[in-house]
Amino acid sequence: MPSSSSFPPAVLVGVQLPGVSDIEHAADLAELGRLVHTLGYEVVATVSQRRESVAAGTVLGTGKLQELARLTGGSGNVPTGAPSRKSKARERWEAGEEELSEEAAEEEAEEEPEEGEGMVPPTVTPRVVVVDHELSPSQLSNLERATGAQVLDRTGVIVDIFHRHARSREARMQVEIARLNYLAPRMRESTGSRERQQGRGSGDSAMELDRRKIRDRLAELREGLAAIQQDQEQRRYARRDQLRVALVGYTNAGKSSLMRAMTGSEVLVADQLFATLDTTVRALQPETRPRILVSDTVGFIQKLPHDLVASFRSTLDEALEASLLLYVVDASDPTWEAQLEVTRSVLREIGAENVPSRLLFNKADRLSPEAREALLQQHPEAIVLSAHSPEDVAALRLKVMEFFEGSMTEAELVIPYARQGRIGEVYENARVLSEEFDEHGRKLKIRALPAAIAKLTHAFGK
Ligand SMILES: Nc1nc2c(ncn2[C@@H]2O[C@H](COP(=O)(O)OP(=O)(O)OP(=O)(O)O)[C@@H](O)[C@H]2O)c(=O)[nH]1
Ligand SMILES: [Mg+2]
Repeated sequence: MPSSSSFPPAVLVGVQLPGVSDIEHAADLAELGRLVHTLGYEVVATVSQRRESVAAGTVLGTGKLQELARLTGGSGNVPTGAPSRKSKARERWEAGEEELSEEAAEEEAEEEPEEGEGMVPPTVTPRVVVVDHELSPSQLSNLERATGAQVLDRTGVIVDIFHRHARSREARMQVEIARLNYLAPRMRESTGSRERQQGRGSGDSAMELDRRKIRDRLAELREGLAAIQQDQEQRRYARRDQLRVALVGYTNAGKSSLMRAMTGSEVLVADQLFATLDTTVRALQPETRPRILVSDTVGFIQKLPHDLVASFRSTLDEALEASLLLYVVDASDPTWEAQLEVTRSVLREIGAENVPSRLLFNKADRLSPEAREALLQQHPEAIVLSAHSPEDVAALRLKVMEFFEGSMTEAELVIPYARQGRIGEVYENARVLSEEFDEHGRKLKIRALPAAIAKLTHAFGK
C-alpha cells in the first residue's frame, strides 16, 4: 500500500437536495469518497451545498463555485447568468431551519451562499474534482473551466473502477459496452474541442473514435458477448440439477470473504468497492452429498448506472438460477438498511425476487452484543455471523444443507456392473443412503433433487 501522499489529491462536490436528510447526504458523500479512494485518489476536501436543484450550468451556485475554485486554484469564472437575490425562506432552509416551500423556491433562480460550512482548507491543491451527480457535457466543461481541474462524475468513477477491476474476457467486454454507452451521448453534444472530457482513464481511447466507430464496436462487442453467454448458458444448463446457492449483496458486504470461507477458494477479498466483477462457482466445503455449489457475484451500489446493471445481467443470471439466495449485509455499516433496499430493488429488477432467500448479517464481530440482539429481534429469521469466524461459517453450512434437504426426494437406482466406472457421478449428485449387490448390479437407495434423480435414472436405468 503506497503512503497516502502518493495518491493524487481530489475534492468531492455534492448538492444536498430537498428531501435528502443530513445523514443520507453525509453517507452519500462518504460512499463517493470510498469510490474515489478505490480509484486511487486521496480525498482532501469536500464542498457541499444545500440547493433546491443541481444548478443547470455549474452544479453549484456561483459563490460555492468560487469557493471550490479557490481550493483548486482555478479562476472561478463560468458563463452563467448574473446571480439574483436570495429569498429569506431560502436562507432559512439553507441554514437547516425549515423546509423550503415551492413558492419560496420559485422566488429566485439562483442563490449564492457564502459560508464555508466549517470546511478545513486542504494543505495540497486538489487536481481532480469529483461530483456526486451525473453531469451533462456542458456542466462538466463549465466546471473544468472554472476549477482548472479535471472533473469526474459519480457514474464516470464507477465505470472507471469497473474498467480497472474487470478481469475475465466477459467482464472486460461488458465494461467496454458500458463505457461506450456512457461516453457516446457526451461525445455527441461536445464539438470535440475539449480534451480529457471524461477524465483520467475513462475515455482516452474512446474519444478518438467517432460515433460510427462506437456503434460498430458496440455491435461487435455485443456479438462477442452473446457467444460467450451462450457458452455460459450451456454450462448453467448442465448445472441445473445441482444444488446452488448464490451470495448477493451490496459492494464490500463480505460476499467474497464468505465465498472463501465456505468453499476454501482463493477468490479476491479486498477492502475496495467492486473488487469482484466476475461470478465464481465453487463447491461448498467440506463437500456435501450431493454437493452444493456456491456462487460469488458482483456487488450492488446505489445510483448504479443503468447501463452497468444491464451489462452485468448475465453475471446476475447466475443468481437468478440459484435455488437459494444469501443476501449478505454489512451489519456494521450504519447505512445497511438502505444498502439492503438497493440489493432488493436490483434483484427485483432482474426478476429474482421470488427466489427463496436468507438474510445474512455479516461482520457481526464488529457489533456489540446489544446490537446483535437488536438485529435478531428485528429479523428473527436472519443469520448473524462473521465471515472471519470458522464456527459461524460451519453453522451457515449446516443451515444451507438444511434448506436443501427439504427439496430432495428419495429413489432407487441400479447400476449395472458394466457401468461401475461411473459410480462417482452418483456420489457427486446424490446422497447414497444404502447399497446392496445382486445379480443385476449395485442397488442404491439415494436422496437427491428430483432433476438429479431424473438424470441419474436416465444415465443408469432403473
Ligand atoms: N470485520 C470483518 N470484516 C469483514 C468480514 N467479512 C468481510 N470483511 C472485510 O470486508 C472487506 C470486503 O470484503 P469482500 O469479501 O471483498 O466483500 P465483497 O462483498 O466481496 O465486495 P465486492 O466484491 O467489492 O462487492 C474486506 O476488507 C474483508 O476483509 C467480517 O465478517 N468481519
Ligand atoms: Mg467480492
